[in-house]
Amino acid sequence: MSGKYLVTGGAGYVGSVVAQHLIEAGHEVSVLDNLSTGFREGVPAGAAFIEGDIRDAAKWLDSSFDAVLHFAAFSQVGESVAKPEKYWDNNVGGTMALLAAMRDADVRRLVFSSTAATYGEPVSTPITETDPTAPTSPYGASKLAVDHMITGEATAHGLAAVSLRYFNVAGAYGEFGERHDPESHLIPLVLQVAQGTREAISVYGDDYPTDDGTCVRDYIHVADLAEAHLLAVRAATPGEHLICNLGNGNGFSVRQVIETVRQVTGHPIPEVMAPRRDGDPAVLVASAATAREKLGWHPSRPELAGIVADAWAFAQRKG
Ligand SMILES: O=c1ccn([C@@H]2O[C@H](COP(=O)(O)OP(=O)(O)O[C@H]3O[C@H](CO)[C@H](O)[C@H](O)[C@H]3O)[C@@H](O)[C@H]2O)c(=O)[nH]1
Repeated sequence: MSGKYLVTGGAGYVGSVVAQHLIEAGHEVSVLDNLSTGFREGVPAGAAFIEGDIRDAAKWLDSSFDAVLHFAAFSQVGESVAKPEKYWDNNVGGTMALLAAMRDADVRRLVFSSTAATYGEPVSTPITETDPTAPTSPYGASKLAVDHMITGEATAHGLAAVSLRYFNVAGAYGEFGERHDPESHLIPLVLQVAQGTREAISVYGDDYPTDDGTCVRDYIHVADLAEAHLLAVRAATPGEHLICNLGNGNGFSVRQVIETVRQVTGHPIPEVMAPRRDGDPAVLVASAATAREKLGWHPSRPELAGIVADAWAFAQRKG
């Protein structure tokens, strides 16, 4: 059955890919984005576009919407340490306003873009949703605060809600890919080296307690992530707040990622050693057993080479 959905942050990387998937599945999509970090071209053709802030969501939200998929947020870990107020204001304050607008408009279904950063330094690997949450940055803390707000909203007011905790999202889908300004994520930065717009990739630390000394992450294809959102909209149950990790359960080190980019692009990719980056845990790998069991989610693009190849095709297209 087709539905009508508000996608906040649908001009950003993940939001645009999810909006595109919703449209392809026959749903009606409105994107709400203030373009503070997103791009107008990121809004899929076929979506209605509202240029505006989530704080003003009440202006556009009415009971004709079946659900909100909420991506709009600031997401730079380092920036959040330098400017925590910016993260509390937008990520938490903005979401409070959005939840109030949903209550007033009687829109009672929500899928929220949460993050592995809510866990902080893991106590064990792979990370499960019942593990302790001790974020090491205001970014992670702001997302965790929203998760708590949503739990309260479900319990008190019957919201049907799912939070999806992303591990390292990568890859591209059609014309939608990763594009941040400034870029801070590993795969797009390594691809810039392959394209010749960056001389070398800095490896942030090679003295971690991992096989090759560099940090290990769980990379997930953005299209697999998008599929989980469509399943989550359907699985959301009134009065319940389901939290699911999204990852492939396989860890790749920074050096393995660089090597994969060498193989995919045929470029030598020079590396330079750099100090550790503050707040980087050594290993972040997900258990996605809850997503498999409760959402029926089965990622179909788990291979790192395939994820990198799609990101590379996107990077080349945009030049
Ligand atoms: O130039 C670089 C960039 C990154 N890295 C390393 O590559 C790994 C991946 O870094 P990313 O910045 O690509 O991703 P993060 O794991 O830091 O970030 C992810 O997890 C964060 C929470 O931990 C946030 O959720 C963030 O939005 C999400 O992309 C890290 O070990 C990082 O130190 C480098 O060595 N060199």
